[in-house]
Order: sequence, then C-alpha cells, then structure tokens
Amino acid sequence: MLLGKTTKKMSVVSSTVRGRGERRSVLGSWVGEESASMAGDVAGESEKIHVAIRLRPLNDKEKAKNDVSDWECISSNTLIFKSSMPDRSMLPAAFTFDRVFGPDSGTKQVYEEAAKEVALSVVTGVNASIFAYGQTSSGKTYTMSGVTKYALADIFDYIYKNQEREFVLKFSAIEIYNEAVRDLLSSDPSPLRLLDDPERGTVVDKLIEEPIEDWNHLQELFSICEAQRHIGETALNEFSSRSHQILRLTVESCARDNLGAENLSTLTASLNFIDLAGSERASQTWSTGTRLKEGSHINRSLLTLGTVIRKLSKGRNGHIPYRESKLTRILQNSLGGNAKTAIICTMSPARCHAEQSRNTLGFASCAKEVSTSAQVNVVMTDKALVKQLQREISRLEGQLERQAKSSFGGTVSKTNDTAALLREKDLLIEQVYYS
Ligand SMILES: Nc1ncnc2c1ncn2[C@@H]1O[C@H](COP(=O)(O)OP(=O)(O)OP(=O)(O)O)[C@@H](O)[C@H]1O
Repeated sequence: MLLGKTTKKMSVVSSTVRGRGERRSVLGSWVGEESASMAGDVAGESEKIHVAIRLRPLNDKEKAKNDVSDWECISSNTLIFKSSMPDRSMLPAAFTFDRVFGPDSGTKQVYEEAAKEVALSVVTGVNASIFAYGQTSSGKTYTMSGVTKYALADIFDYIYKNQEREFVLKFSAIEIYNEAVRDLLSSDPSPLRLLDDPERGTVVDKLIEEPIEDWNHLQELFSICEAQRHIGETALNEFSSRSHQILRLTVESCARDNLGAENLSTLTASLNFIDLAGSERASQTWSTGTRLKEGSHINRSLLTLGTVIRKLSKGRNGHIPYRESKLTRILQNSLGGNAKTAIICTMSPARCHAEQSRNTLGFASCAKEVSTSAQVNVVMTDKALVKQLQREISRLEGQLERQAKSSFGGTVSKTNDTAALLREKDLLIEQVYYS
C-alpha cells in the first residue's frame, strides 16, 4: 500500500482499464469526498461474510412419508436440533448465525434482514454478492428469485430518488453446467473461456453485457435466462437446477453536475446473484445417466467451494484452491476479496435430510468466519487522476520537508519513515508519468 489508512482519502492507484472507448484509471480503495459521503466507512475494511439460514416448511413428499421436522429456530439467530436420537447425542445441537429464519418467514423478510444492505452497497460503488447454498430441494431458487426481485426493485427505487446522479446499468448472466461456462443471454450454447486479466482477475471471454433500458427490459432478460438455464427432474425436486447460475448487475454512476467535465469520476460496482446447484446424494435423487453426471459435477464443484471457504475461515495462510473449479475462479472476489458478501443457506427440516442439513450448517459455520474487504471503486479520467496524484505528491513533499526540519539528531525510525515517504512519492510520480 502506498499510503496508510490514516488519511482515509486515497491509498493505492491500482490499475488502468479501458471503458466506453476511453482510457481510464481505477483507484483501488480511494474514497473521494463524493463517494465517502455516499458509502460511509467501507473503504478496504475487513468485514465478515453475512451468513443466514432459512429453514423451509416440510414439503408434501416429506409429509407423505410421515417425516418429522427436526430443527427449530429458538431466536432470531439460533437454530437447534431437536431430535433426541441416541446416535446424535455427541453432535452439536445449537448453531448461531447472523440471522436464522423459520418456515413461517417470507422471502421479503429474508431479503430485508439478510441481503438488502449488502445488495444496496452496489449503488455506492461497492461490489456485492448474494449466494444461496444448500442441498437439492432445500429452497435456493425459491429464495434467490425473490431476493433478486426485491433487490432490483430497491436499486431502481434508489436510482429514481437520486436524480442528481446519472446511472448506467448493465446485465450479464452465466451458468456453469457440467463445468462448462455458458452465456445465458446468448442462443449460442458453446462454452466460454475464462481468462486471467491482470487488473480485473478472472473474466469470462466474450460474455454479453447488455445495457439496461428500463425495468421491463430487465424482466425480459430474466425471462431469457430462466428459459435457457438447465433444469431437470430428480426424485427430490421436479424442477431441480442442474447448473450454478450467476446473474450480474453492473452499476456505474456519476454526479450529473460533473457530466462532460475533464475531471469526471465514476463509481462502478457489480452485484452478483448466485443460485448454486444443490448438493445431492445419488441414493436419494435416484439419479442415473445425464442426471448422475450432472450431480457428480455439481458435487465436485461444491466440494471445492467448501474447501476454499474452510481454508479462508482459518486465515489466508497457504494455498487457497480457487483454480480447482470454474465456480471458485469466477467468484474469487466474492470469497474473501473486494466485495461485500451475504450467504443464505437453505435447509429442509426433515429428519431424512438431517445429515445433509448438518453439512450445510458446517459450511455456514466456516463461511461466517471468512472476511472480505470491500472497497469503493472509483474510475477516474486521466486528467482527474493526474490532479489527484499531484495533490498527493504535494502532501508527501510537505511531510518530507517537515520531517527533514525536525530530524536533527534523528533516530533510525525517522530515517525509515523518510525512506518510505520517498519511495511512495517516487511511485506516485511514476504513476503520473504513465497515466
Ligand atoms: N421457504 C419455502 N416455502 C415454501 N415452499 C418452498 C420454500 N422453499 C422451497 N419451497 C418449495 O420447495 C421446492 C424446491 O425448492 P427449490 O427448487 O427452490 O429448491 P433448490 O434448493 O433450488 O433445489 P435444487 O438444488 O434441486 O435446484 C419448490 O417447489 C419450492 O416452491
């Protein structure tokens, strides 16, 4: 980091990207006056993933088998395993998360209390991701389709109420089916390649990014995605998602007063809605042939996701195997990077699924220990960037001058400080030169 967090105004000038035909520069965790007032104190600060559990009601199949509900939410954040089966006495019986929702909670409540804050950070230039994780037929798609709808309605409402800024929205959508990435907005089913971009991380090559005209246009795009996604029937779910789906909304905004100005700065961030395919036991889904092959790809990528989350929950030491699945490669930022993340883990309350539910809770328990560090993403024109860097160089020069005056009889630490400031200044000058 070039500048310490102490100034809270600017830190790393991280990279340059091309956008809308012009060369622009990205300040990694810079919080300008404009964005600071919008986004508050979020720049680059470490924050735990927000984890919620949603317990669905027993379904007709479970009731028909006289299955019973083994789980109960005893408070807004604690879930207990009620069964007194002797072989389970050694296992933990109570689990605590940011929020737990019982069978009577509606999706609107789940959205409001488990996802809204994270979702809305996208309009302030902060990347965000909302996941649904859980075994097959536990309610991921049911939850995510509602959460997505409510989040988008709130984003449109925010835009309507903030007319002093101009917003540009773009939408893209992929599914990962049998470990192949496919564009859900394209009629071409050919798999897309993943590329490593030195500045943006993993990107999906040739992905369609559709500018959004209005609410109806967005609904049309959703219908296209819904029609294209791989769905199949299994013994546990008539409409089982056979792929991981990632819907991405990118939001760019700038103050209308600054439009056309040379020193334009734009806030830009993406919000991912991730409906994972569900883990499944072939013995429970009775899968064969295509379904069995899909199930094994799903389980393998979820295993990698679980490993990544488990390793991240223990800190960032050692190798994190993001590259072992397309899912974790694409979601690397959401799993411990520059994003705010909320995970909603869905569960069946049925005794016959107790083991799978415990696995889900194990995943959720690790996820709540994982930290991300979301930053406000500001894109600046070259002119604005040069001005910003020049101001910073002047500030450093002032600091160096003050240090030089007070360094008679100086200590080793003062010498080190000066060397660090000089290095910082040289780097900034280099950036001005190359921008
Ligand atoms: N909280 C809930 N309340 C009422 N019904 C629910 C709830 N959650 C899920 N359901 C119903 O349960 C069924 C399975 O849900 P859903 O398809 O969302 O599961 P899933 O976890 O996405 O499954 P898969 O991994 O197989 O795609 C659907 O018929 C859905 O309407």
